[in-house]
Amino acid sequence: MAPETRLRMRAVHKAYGSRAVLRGADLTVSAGMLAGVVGENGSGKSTLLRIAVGQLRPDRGTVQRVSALGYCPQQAVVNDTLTVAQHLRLFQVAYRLPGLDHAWELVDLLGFGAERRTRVGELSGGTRQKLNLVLALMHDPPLLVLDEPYQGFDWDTHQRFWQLAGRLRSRGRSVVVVSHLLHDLQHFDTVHHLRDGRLHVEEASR
Ligand SMILES: Nc1ncnc2c1ncn2[C@@H]1O[C@H](COP(=O)(O)OP(=O)(O)OP(=O)(O)O)[C@@H](O)[C@H]1O
Repeated sequence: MAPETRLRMRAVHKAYGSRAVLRGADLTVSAGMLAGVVGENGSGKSTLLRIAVGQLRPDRGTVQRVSALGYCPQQAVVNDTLTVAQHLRLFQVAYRLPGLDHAWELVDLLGFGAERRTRVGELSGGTRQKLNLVLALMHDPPLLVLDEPYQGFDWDTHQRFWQLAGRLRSRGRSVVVVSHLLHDLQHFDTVHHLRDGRLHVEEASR
């Protein structure tokens, strides 16, 4: 893998029983690149991302990636009985971070600092999703794989998410985002349409 490449998927196949979802998908993401993955419901975007991060094994094909990554799954993997602050401390230990300054900056940027002592089970859906995103970003990994990370965000937060993604890109991070919104396409360097199990690349017109 070339030094600036952060993720390289080649000829990836995946079927669930007799349903072939991925049929030779290729995706390369380099440093400082913001890549969009789009496609119809059920076309296999989440499957592709789960294979990209190593959560799911492909039936065939190869996946190479840098070891440190942040993955924001579509459904937040959080514990309803713990507070926002307790989640950050838990992930601080998991990521072996010396401090939480960066994590709290992200919380402030996404505008939910007032909820730091709230149990996650009592958060709104959008705020829960904000926490999900912070947990993926707080260790500042070189590769970010985000599956519809802004579901339920209000418009201001949605805009702040894109500012944040732009900042990550300018600092050389690689960001892969699944999006359903036509409006978001303008933010991407490359847009990858998942159709019939393969990715079709378009250079974005920014
Ligand atoms: N664990 C599973 N077992 C069987 N079928 C599955 C499984 N996960 C996904 N599928 C099927 O594979 C197909 C692709 O699902 P996937 O979630 O990857 O699509 P998607 O493009 O992310 O969809 P959406 O836009 O609705 O989020 C769908 O038909 C889905 O029903």
